Amino acid sequence: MIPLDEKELVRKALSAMKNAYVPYSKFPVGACAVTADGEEVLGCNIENASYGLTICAERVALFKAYSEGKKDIVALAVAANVDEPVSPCGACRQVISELAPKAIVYLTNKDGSKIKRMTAEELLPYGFKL
Ligand SMILES: O=c1ccn([C@H]2C[C@H](O)[C@@H](CO)O2)c(=O)[nH]1
Ligand SMILES: [Zn+2]
Repeated sequence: MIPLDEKELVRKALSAMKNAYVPYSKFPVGACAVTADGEEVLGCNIENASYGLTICAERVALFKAYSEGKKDIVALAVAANVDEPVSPCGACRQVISELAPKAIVYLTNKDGSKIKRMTAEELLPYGFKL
């Protein structure tokens, strides 16, 4: 496995925020998923006038990765324009627990100065499984 520079990783999540489509919330979020081979897949949140169709940055990154056959996700960084590290929503926690169960999740704030590191299990203890 390629060693991970977590500062670099959170910078990628921060850079992914620039493509966020957030005309309603004006709250851009960026994410970067990393595979065991060191491949990186970026995601950002994409909103819709029919609000419930909005998709979070974390899920865009993980769905993009899976759709390209990149399923061995070892890390996922998430960034937003907030003072304290962003906290993924419940829907994303459920998706992370299934699609990136081994990942270390790096949550960061607006300038990457604070990083919270969590496992998928810590983010969603006793998550729903079939
Ligand atoms: O972890 C999170 C939390 C929220 N959002 C998005 C959804 C919506 O576009 C905006 C405000 O909720 O932020 C994410 O992308 N990821
Ligand atoms: Zn979410």
